[in-house]
Amino acid sequence: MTATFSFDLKATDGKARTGVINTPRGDIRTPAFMPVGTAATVKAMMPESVAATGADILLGNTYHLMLRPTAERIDRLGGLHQFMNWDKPILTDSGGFQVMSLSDLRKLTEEGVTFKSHIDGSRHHLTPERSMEIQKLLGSDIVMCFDECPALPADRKRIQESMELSMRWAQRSRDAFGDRPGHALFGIQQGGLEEDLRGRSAEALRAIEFDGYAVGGLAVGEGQEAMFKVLDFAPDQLPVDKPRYLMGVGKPDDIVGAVKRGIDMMDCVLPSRSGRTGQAFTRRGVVNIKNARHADDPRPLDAECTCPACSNYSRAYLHHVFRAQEMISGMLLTWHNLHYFQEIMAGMRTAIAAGAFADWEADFHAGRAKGDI
Ligand SMILES: CCCSCc1cc(N)cc2c(=O)[nH]c(N)nc12
Repeated sequence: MTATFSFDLKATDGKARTGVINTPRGDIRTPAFMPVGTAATVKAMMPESVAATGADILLGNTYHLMLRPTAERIDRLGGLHQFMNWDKPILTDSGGFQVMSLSDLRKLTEEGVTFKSHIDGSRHHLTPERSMEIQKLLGSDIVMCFDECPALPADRKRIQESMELSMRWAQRSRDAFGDRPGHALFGIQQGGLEEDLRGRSAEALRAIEFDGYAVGGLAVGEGQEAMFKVLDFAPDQLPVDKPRYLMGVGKPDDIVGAVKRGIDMMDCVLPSRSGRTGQAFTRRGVVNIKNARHADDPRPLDAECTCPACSNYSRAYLHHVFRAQEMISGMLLTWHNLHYFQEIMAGMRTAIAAGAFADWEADFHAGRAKGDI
């Protein structure tokens, strides 16, 4: 444990990096995958189970928690860590992205965004200053700048204007965050798929100075090939000695490709959301447990996996409880998926430290079937 926030880069292999982010609430081994706990819960998981999968940090959402139960109520109850019984680090997103993707009747101005709650239609206003206040009330260990993320495809003018607005909001976020020892503020690079715009964004963020830097504006419909093209240059535009966080990514092969290109942290709802819809990610590919072929299969999802689902239950059982819409279905498949995602991260950390990332990556891709297995 440490009273301050710092990043210790331990080893590199090509562009891939492994290290440790030190925070007062614990260390985060990188590359790190961060489960998403949107409304103060990683859906279908107890916090102890999330920790058992190997997660060092999870995510919360300013947008959802400001609407329900409100940041002020969570603050009165001791903050988000106590509220949700998670004593390790928490990163919170700043809310702007979720406003644009979830709320109704939004109005975007220089000041911020005004919107109607998707829950009860009540009107709300988010600015960089209010987002910093909410994330402070939540007790977030890693705070994200308030930004605007344009949906792709978008024309270059829209992307440039949006990026420039986000950089002005980044300065306001920095000014409002103040000096909070042991807490970190991350800037978010924008600029769509444009290398020059992303370069300008990175320069603006460097000038403001942050504890970490996110690659934003991706995983918004561009596809893996376009995302990797951006990741071939964007991480290198960011400071080498600070954590690099790719927001909203992704499938296992997205994650491996991002780490290969210099990303240290990622988050995605995929493993938990897919767990609830019957999709299990394994080292040989995806298992859609609702498929009738699993109805009599006594084998585990993945014979090499040590998670509770693979250690104690057959595909036949998992098929049955999914079809029967039993709660244990989402619990077991979510646990399996988060466990598998953490195994991928642990494997990459070890491989990078040993200078063997290329061999690990080749083994990761070998034998992965396309489609359902
Ligand atoms: C809890 C969810 C965190 S990631 C959400 C997210 C996802 C993606 N894909 C992009 C962005 C972005 O550009 N900015 C912000 N603030 N958030 C983004």
